[in-house]
Amino acid sequence: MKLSQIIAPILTAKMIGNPNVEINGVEVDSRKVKAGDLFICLLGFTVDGHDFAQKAVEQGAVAILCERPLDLQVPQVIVKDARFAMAMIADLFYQHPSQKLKVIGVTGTNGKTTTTHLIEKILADQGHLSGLIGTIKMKIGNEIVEAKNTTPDALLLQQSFAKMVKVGSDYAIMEVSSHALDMGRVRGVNYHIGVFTNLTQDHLDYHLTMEKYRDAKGLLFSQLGNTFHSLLEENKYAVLNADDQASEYFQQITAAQVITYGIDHDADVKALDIHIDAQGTSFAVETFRGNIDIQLKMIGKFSVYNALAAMTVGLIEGISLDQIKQSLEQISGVDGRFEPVNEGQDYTVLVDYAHTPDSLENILKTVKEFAKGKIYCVFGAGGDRDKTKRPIMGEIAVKYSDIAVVTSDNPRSENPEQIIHDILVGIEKTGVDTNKYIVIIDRKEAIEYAVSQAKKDDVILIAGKGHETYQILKNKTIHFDDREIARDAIRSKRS
Ligand SMILES: CC(=O)N[C@H]1[C@@H](OP(=O)(O)OP(=O)(O)OC[C@H]2O[C@@H](n3ccc(=O)[nH]c3=O)[C@H](O)[C@@H]2O)O[C@H](CO)[C@@H](O)[C@@H]1O[C@H](C)C(=O)N[C@@H](C)C(=O)N[C@H](CCC(=O)O)C(=O)O
Ligand SMILES: Nc1ncnc2c1ncn2[C@@H]1O[C@H](COP(=O)(O)OP(=O)(O)OP(=O)(O)O)[C@@H](O)[C@H]1O
Ligand SMILES: N[C@H](CCC[C@H](N)C(=O)O)C(=O)O
Ligand SMILES: [Mg+2]
Repeated sequence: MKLSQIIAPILTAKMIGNPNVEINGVEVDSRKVKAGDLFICLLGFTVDGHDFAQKAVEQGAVAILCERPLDLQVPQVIVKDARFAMAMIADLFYQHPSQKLKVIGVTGTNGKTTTTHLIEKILADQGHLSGLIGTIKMKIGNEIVEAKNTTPDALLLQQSFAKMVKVGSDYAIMEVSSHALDMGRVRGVNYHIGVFTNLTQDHLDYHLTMEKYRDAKGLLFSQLGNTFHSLLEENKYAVLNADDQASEYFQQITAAQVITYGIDHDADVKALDIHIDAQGTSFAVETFRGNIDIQLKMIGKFSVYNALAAMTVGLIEGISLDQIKQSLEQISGVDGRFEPVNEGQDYTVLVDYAHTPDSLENILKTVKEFAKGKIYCVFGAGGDRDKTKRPIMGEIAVKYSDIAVVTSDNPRSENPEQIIHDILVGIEKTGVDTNKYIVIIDRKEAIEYAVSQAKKDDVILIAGKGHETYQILKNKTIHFDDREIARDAIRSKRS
């Protein structure tokens, strides 16, 4: 493709040099540039991509897209907003792949990964091939690709959509993070359905206020079917949680057809008679396509919300309630979410990805509903992330567990002691007895401690890292898997 064709939609772009140069690929990381690429310079959070333009040219880049003129010998395109330009170029270069797929975007503070997996299962059971994009992995056909971000940058995203089209996928089911929405990673994506799970505190380091956080999530709905033209060509739907206040705002800003799900408020898909025990969760559901009873293997009221959201998507896609029920009832859970580590011991060990106040509270309340013995909660908080959630999580941990084992999560560039100190502020504020909590900085030792203490019928909840198989420390990332460590600890306690 010629450079002039790639940049044609950007009306205000300024061209320096030959616009007819042939472009073989588009790249945003100088380390990955190949001969014939167009290199896009992005002003990052840690470094400035413009500083790598020279290196990109040495690697074979034949043109540069940037926000200021650079002293280079290859053609340059100067734009006002390189991130915006990148989203537009990626969509064009990969030939508008999201228009060839039914894209289902799921946003919300908690439950995105779980809900996307439930939707994938419902669609797969009806013979559909879905690409999956999210925290745990990216899946294209049968290929699994490691994911650095929950929602990748526009270039990788559009490239992945194009691969999904190529392998014959008819759906793409993706988590849409608030960061991605705010940074324009998903700009121009042609969504068929937008799903909202919930909005509670997280990421205030980035968004600063809950209102701005909500507004970022709102971009999914304001960008969904915002013209009558697209409504006529293909129906667009916003699936909203009737029990979450933010849904009213999302309803106002979308032109898509709104379909609600909920438990406590009136909704188009509404659950009643919920019963939770250690084996699972049962409920009745009333929908615009009839009523049915469901027995989930997943536990907790929050699991009902995730199931309702996925069910609503299934109904929109014309799948029968009976078929949706069969799919949902087969799922025992998602990797690292409420995942039991079972070595035949007489106490329960659960690994979960709760890393926000709301998810920690939900998961502990759920555990409390069936725990016969003491509850241990092993948890920490991530470094270089929202600091204000730390004391709140501390407060919640001691409120709903018998022993809180405060430890490290991914400290990243921060001092682990400082993060723990922030958590302790919340714990101490509650005035709980000092024998209700213990600090063990090393996460492995913290897990081993909880296992060593557990007696018959006790429950150990290891929260925060779920499926993660690494721990990000100041200068290195090490292999770390809560499940492996718990398993070893259980075995060595027995021997
Ligand atoms: C704060 C943030 O979101 N940062 C993202 C951003 O990195 P950045 O802008 O800081 O990049 P940078 O390292 O400063 O580099 C700037 C530019 O120079 C280029 N460069 C850099 C070095 C070099 O040698 N050559 C080169 O060309 C880079 O490719 C980049 O284009 O762009 C990168 C590429 O897309 C992302 O991987 C990175 O996510 C980091 C890893 C991150 O941790 N992000 C979190 C906050 C995030 O986005 N989380 C959400 C999920 C949140 C949730 O809901 O739970 C997510 O969607 O993942
Ligand atoms: N609907 C929900 N409401 C509240 N908490 C939930 C819900 N679903 C899951 N959780 C809790 O949140 C944790 C994370 O769930 P999940 O990975 O599905 O969320 P996510 O939105 O993808 O998170 P992330 O933002 O890290 O990608 C789970 O381990 C569970 O403790
Ligand atoms: N997507 C989330 C994951 C947090 C997981 C937790 N283990 C942590 O490191 O804080 C984030 O980047 O904020
Ligand atoms: Mg996720």
